[in-house]
Amino acid sequence: MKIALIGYGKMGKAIEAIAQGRGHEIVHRIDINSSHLLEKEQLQQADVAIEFTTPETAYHNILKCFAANVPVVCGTTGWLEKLPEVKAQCLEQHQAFLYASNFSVGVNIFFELNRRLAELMATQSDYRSSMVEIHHTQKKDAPSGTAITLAEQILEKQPAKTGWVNEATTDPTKLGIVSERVDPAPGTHIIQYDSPIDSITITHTAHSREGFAAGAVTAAEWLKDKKGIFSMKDVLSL
Ligand SMILES: NC(=O)C1=CN([C@@H]2O[C@H](COP(=O)(O)OP(=O)(O)OC[C@H]3O[C@@H](n4cnc5c(N)ncnc54)[C@H](OP(=O)(O)O)[C@@H]3O)[C@@H](O)[C@H]2O)C=CC1
Ligand SMILES: O=C(O)C1=N[C@H](C(=O)O)C[C@H](O)C1
Repeated sequence: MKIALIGYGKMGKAIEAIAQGRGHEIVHRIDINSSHLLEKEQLQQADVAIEFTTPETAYHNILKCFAANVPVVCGTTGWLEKLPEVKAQCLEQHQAFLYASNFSVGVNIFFELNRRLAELMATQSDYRSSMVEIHHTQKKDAPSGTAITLAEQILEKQPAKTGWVNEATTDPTKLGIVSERVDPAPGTHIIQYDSPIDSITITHTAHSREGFAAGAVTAAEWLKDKKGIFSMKDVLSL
């Protein structure tokens, strides 16, 4: 499979290593200095594009893939206000798009645990939920995309909560998400339920970027000849 890597930073390089290890060819490595490679004729040399850039650039990069008729796997976080527009464009232009706030198999299983735990806690009014996410200091967005996905799952099951805030809170109608930035930290997410009697905590800790990169390559292999909008739930059959 021929892959265009859009974003050649920490994730782009981790994805390159996994993709080449699986026998794929990287036809473009696109960073901020090589935006001419985002032109239609260049992108069309790839079977699939994998986009890991910045919150400011993801939206335009995805639209360029659509214009070139190239399926795109996107892992960039922090741009989700534009997601509905991207999905509409994908359907209108008959393209293929797969977004995940986290591509690792472990986190996608953790999402399922989180959803179930939130469901069980929905009728337990003694417990207060909260979240902590810990990442490296170069991370541009807070809270993390993964934390937002986890929060949305909790809010869906707990109607008493009307939203999340990116700080610790005692407001029972809000889910507090505390973001910590320390090095090194590839990504840790902690969900906690506290009552006066006890606490329940579930934690996912990434030991490296390998799981994110492997999941993104698996998603690209899966998306290559498809049309439509997909998620890691489709890829992993969860
Ligand atoms: N979904 C998931 O599983 C995961 C998602 N992420 C997300 O992926 C994104 C990237 O993370 P990471 O690799 O750590 O970040 P880095 O800062 O290491 O890399 C970002 C890359 O994007 C490049 N870039 C900036 N602007 C453009 C542009 N206009 N076109 C093409 N490339 C551009 C940068 O180029 P230059 O260096 O020249 O500035 C850099 O190479 C973040 O949003 C992060 O949150 C991260 C890990 C897992
Ligand atoms: O920027 C990162 O590094 C990560 N970003 C993703 C996120 O925002 O959730 C996924 C992972 O936690 C690493």
